[in-house]
Amino acid sequence: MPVKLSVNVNAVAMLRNRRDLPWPNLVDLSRQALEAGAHGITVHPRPDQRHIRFSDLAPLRALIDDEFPDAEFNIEGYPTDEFLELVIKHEPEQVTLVPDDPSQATSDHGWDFTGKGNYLYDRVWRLKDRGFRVSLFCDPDAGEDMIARAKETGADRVELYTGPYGACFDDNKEAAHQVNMLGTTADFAKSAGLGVNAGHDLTVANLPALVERVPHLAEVSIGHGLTADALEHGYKVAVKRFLAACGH
Ligand SMILES: CC(=O)[C@@H](O)[C@H](O)COP(=O)(O)O
Ligand SMILES: NCC(=O)COP(=O)(O)O
Repeated sequence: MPVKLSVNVNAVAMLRNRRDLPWPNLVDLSRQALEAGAHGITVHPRPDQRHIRFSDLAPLRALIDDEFPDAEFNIEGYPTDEFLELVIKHEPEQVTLVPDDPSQATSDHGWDFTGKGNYLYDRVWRLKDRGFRVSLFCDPDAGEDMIARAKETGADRVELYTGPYGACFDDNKEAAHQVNMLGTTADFAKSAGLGVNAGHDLTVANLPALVERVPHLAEVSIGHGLTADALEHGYKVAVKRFLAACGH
């Protein structure tokens, strides 16, 4: 089955937040993404609400429930008690736990599944008990042992951090090395019984090689590159271009 595309609307929210005005409109653009064939919407609300505001979650949940019942809502973030409360209130199909410090500009590493194993076990089960699928952000070079620890938390999937792969857009040799590393980690995850998602700085140009190397990839979540593409081509066309790059 081709990899699913969840459109991350954080970058749209960031643009909106430059003014005290309601545009670009998050719900309207999310609707366009889903109409164009995206399989879900991703948000990553951070404690300072610099991109997604907590008040954005209810209208996005309602959009999916009312107009796109087959689509999925994916909420990403660091699992503080406040974050878990927010998630439980908006009942996403998937929660992606990310080890972000609030001061980080963006996500730049995966979990230490060894050092944080007990912490994650507690968080994962608090979410799974509510019926949400749980995915854990994972370094691209996590070894077999680290993946085994990820599995022990009870999580359903890992999301491979593809930032370093995205960063070698002008270096084919390094890109080939990175995609192989991601592939090896994805293979460990598959063998351990974990589903595999991927995200961060994925583009129309770098998706095909990743999808070819990881044929069991379940979902990619994409925001920054897709939003940039949409400025050139329009939102719906951009979503279709990314779907095509995923093999649809
Ligand atoms: C979890 C993750 O990979 C990030 O890519 C993040 O969700 C992107 O959000 P920002 O663009 O707001 O940093
Ligand atoms: N989980 C990764 C994500 O949602 C999007 O990251 P990016 O495409 O904005 O880098």
